[in-house]
Amino acid sequence: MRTPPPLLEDAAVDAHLAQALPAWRRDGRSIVRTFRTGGWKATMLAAGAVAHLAEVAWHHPTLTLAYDRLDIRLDTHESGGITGRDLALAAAIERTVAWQPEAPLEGTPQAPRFAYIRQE
Ligand SMILES: C[C@H](O)[C@H](O)[C@H]1CNC2=NC(N)=NC(=O)C2=N1
Repeated sequence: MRTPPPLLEDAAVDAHLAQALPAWRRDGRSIVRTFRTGGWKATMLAAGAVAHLAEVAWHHPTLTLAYDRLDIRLDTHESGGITGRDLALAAAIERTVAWQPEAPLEGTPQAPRFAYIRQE
């Protein structure tokens, strides 16, 4: 039986999120992040990207999908709270879903009909 990763203190989690993951917040024994999206198709695409990272990481969030948002909740089941695994996967999710392309990539057109991930 593998040793569950150690729980992080709330203050340490809050400090890390403030410094490295400002769009995330601690909600009790989880960390949470909402991505606003331009519609159901956008939500599903973003959820797919998160699902891929979770399976590769072997660390799985709770996802809530809605027509205009994707809610992500992370905690480490084996430890009963927030561990370094949650922070690490949150960082990978942020790098992927919030990623903004640079030239020569043009990025999603601004026209409303193409609305995908709304950058807060
Ligand atoms: C059964 C157990 O959940 C699994 O072995 C792995 C995979 N994914 C997981 N995901 C999360 N969030 N926490 C875990 O402890 C975990 N453990």
